[in-house]
Amino acid sequence: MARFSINFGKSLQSFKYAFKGLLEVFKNENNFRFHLLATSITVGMGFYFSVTTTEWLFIIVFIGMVTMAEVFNTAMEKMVDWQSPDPNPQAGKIKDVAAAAVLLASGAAFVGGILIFYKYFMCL
Ligand SMILES: Nc1ncnc2c1ncn2[C@@H]1O[C@H](COP(=O)(O)OP(=O)(O)OP(=O)(O)O)[C@@H](O)[C@H]1O
Repeated sequence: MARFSINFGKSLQSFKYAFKGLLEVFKNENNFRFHLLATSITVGMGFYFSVTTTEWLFIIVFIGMVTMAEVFNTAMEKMVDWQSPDPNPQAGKIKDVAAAAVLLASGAAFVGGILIFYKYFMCL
């Protein structure tokens, strides 16, 4: 019979690698830092206007969606730069498509943010 177990030490090690990756993106990706700035402003506005729990949930999902897309985009860029350091049309297309994912996530978050904060700004 198969025996299953959880190796917590290994899981902790994986967390360390993931945070290393996050630090790498933060240090080297201007766009990621821009998204963090936008995140800080949005969270600040959330507290300032005391948005509802449902609105916080949406804000958290939007932030997760955009930062995750940005991190995947960075991973894709690094993979392309590694595999195709010289200009190549296919490499360019891969980067453009990965960047489109960030655009879509950011666009949805932007529109969602307007829908959430619009009424609060109208009451100022
Ligand atoms: N190896 C390549 N071959 C062909 N076109 C490329 C290649 N690398 C980049 N490009 C083109 O240049 C664009 C910008 O690439 P780059 O890697 O500078 O992205 P970026 O978003 O500016 O990255 P960074 O976040 O590192 O500033 C790509 O979207 C692609 O159109």
